[in-house]
Amino acid sequence: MKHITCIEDLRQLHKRRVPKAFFDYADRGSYTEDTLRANSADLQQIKFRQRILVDVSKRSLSTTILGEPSAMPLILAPVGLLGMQHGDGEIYACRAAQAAGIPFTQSTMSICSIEDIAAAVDKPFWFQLYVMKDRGFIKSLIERAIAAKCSALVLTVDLQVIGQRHQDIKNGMTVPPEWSLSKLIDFATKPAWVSGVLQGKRRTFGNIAGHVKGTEDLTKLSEWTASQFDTSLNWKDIDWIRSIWPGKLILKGILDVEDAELAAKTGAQAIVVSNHGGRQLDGAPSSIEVLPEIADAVGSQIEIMFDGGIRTGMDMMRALALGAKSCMIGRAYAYGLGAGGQEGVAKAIDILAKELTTTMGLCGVNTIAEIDDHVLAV
Ligand SMILES: Cc1cc2nc3c(=O)[nH]c(=O)nc-3n(C[C@H](O)[C@H](O)[C@H](O)COP(=O)(O)O)c2cc1C
Ligand SMILES: CC(C)CC(=O)C(=O)O
Repeated sequence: MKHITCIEDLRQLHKRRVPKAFFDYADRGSYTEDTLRANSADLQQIKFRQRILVDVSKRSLSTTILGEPSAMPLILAPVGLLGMQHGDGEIYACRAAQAAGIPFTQSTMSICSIEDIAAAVDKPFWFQLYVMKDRGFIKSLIERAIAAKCSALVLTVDLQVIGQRHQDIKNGMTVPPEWSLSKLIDFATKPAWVSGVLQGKRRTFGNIAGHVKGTEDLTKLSEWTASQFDTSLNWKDIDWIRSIWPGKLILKGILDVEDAELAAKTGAQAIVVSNHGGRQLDGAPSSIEVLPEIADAVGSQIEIMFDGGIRTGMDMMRALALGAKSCMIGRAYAYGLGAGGQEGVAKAIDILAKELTTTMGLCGVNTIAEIDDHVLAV
């Protein structure tokens, strides 16, 4: 990892080490990918105000997230199928986050189960929930997250219907996978990845397989999962979830001021301004475009988290300046995982931390609390 200097280096290494279908699954977005591209492009257009001759010798990234101390304003976002980027990927990503002193969020659609991760780490992690039609299963999943001592529930609210990712279809990214000669050759040329995945605890959705009748079988698991995303999910369901989950609740996937205002009334502790990394509503604004108006409207009532397009510490600074209290990253750490397992995730976190602290220094800022739109050039 010595010559890796930026997230793009991790992305290139991920691309070389992991079969194309899984790299593309992480890397790509929905439909025309306009929103995917806008996320990063809009962040990069925001310019900083350089300040000089300010004593920046005491810079610190430490902050609080939902009232808990955190080494920096960064959270590993829920990313489905991490265990296919690297065997036991969820465990390695969680360990890297905990070693760096920041939260890790496990996706409902993980390869490792909640219990697998809880047994492998010694601090609490966050759990992300997709509400499925089978509410009995969802209730049991929440109860399993409580039993595993998960310290926050991230309820994803932007995936009642799934935005099509063309590349996944072209790559035969289905369960069971579609096999072709080129795919077999691709797998055969990635022996380290194959052996890592074979050594991993599981190769299917660990939270679902075996916990729902009949889903031990791969095809049935895939059919069941695909049929379960609940298009009827609505605001009233938040009350039901709150009646089962006693802890901190975060609503992830908000892009509209009116929705943010409704979210603030639910009693949730935080929202994530997010378009799911450009994987859902193609044509939606970039996350950074809507962040300022949402922060203005509800920032005093509810904690605001941000994701979408963050590839540098400079991007983190931009989001913090425009009203986010913390940032989530998805691809930036998934690339690290594919590139080098736990060490790769640690590298991704370290790259962002160093870039953020340098940017703070050059903008004349010592603490995260000081970052606001004064650090931006107008
Ligand atoms: C491969 C991949 C899988 C994802 N799976 C989930 C998921 O299971 N649940 C969820 O709430 N969000 C999921 N997301 C969205 C991320 O949590 C996050 O919102 C997004 O990645 C942020 O954009 P970024 O990748 O540009 O940082 C996924 C994102 C990626 C890239
Ligand atoms: C299995 C998917 C629904 C997980 C997801 O949220 C994503 O790929 O963006």
